[in-house]
Amino acid sequence: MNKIAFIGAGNMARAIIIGLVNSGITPQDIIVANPSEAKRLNLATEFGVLQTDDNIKASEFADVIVLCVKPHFITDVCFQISQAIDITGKLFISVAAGTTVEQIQSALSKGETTNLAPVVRVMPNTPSQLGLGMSGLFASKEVTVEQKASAEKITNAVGKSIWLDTEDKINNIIAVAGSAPAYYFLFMEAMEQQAKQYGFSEEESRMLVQQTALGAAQMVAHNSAPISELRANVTSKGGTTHAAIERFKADGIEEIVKNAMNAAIARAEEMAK
Ligand SMILES: NC(=O)C1=CN([C@@H]2O[C@H](COP(=O)(O)OP(=O)(O)OC[C@H]3O[C@@H](n4cnc5c(N)ncnc54)[C@H](O)[C@@H]3O)[C@@H](O)[C@H]2O)C=CC1
Ligand SMILES: O=C(O)[C@@H]1CCC=N1
Repeated sequence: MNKIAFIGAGNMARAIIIGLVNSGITPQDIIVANPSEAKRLNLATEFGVLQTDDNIKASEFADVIVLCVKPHFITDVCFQISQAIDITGKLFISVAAGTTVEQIQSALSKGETTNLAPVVRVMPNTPSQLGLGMSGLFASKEVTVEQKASAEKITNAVGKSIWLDTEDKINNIIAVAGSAPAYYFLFMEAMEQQAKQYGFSEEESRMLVQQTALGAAQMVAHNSAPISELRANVTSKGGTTHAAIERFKADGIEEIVKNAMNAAIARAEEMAK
């Protein structure tokens, strides 16, 4: 197995690390680097991974370096690493939204235009912490077959993944999967709030919403039928569901979803400028 360094120990790194360790990957093959002590120490204590405050030390240790800092720090971190150590043979994986392969390679290149570093962009999501992640991957042309397999091994250990043939599709993955857990959370929050309005307790409201969402998602996962057919099975003609669905449609649910997903893409494009 590769030795893996996570640069940045925030929400996304934590989700992937939990998923990796739970999938059986040796914790001592993983190192996390983060400036603030609490996050990296928590991961080390809970999961037995190695930790440091030094990005260089972590990068020296690993052959796969997963960049898990906020997009505006990515190029600084790459520059810092490439200035300090020989990065030949190391694979860089970036999970950042809105930071391109070209920007990452340029920060890693020390001004050279040949021998560019192999970079895989991965767009994961936080359900990775349960092994239920969904990731899209795009590899720069410098990435070897073995390195592609290493990247895929990480994403497959924490869920499902698909390879993308062009980098712009990473932004589509953001809209459909990376940002999308938050859309479902928002929908559940709205339902939970309304359940409370009906007089259910906080605990009951949470259970009603959570169990129904889980049941619906499991039905989709365990059925090959189109999702629209599952919906039709709940929707008696002239019944209560029909009334609710017609209200959603009249209020523009399809347009709302499309506009929100396109807003995520537009923001990713803007961040890349
Ligand atoms: N949170 C999510 O659902 C997803 C996030 N991403 C991407 O993951 C990346 C990280 O996002 P989050 O984990 O949500 O952010 P976060 O803020 O939770 O984590 C970032 C971590 O980086 C650390 N950090 C800051 N500067 C550093 C440096 N110079 N060296 C090392 N560590 C440093 C911070 O202390 C923090 O712990 C972003 O680029 C984001 O686009 C991608 C998919 C989903
Ligand atoms: O909100 C963001 O920018 C990151 C990327 C996808 C999910 N979270």
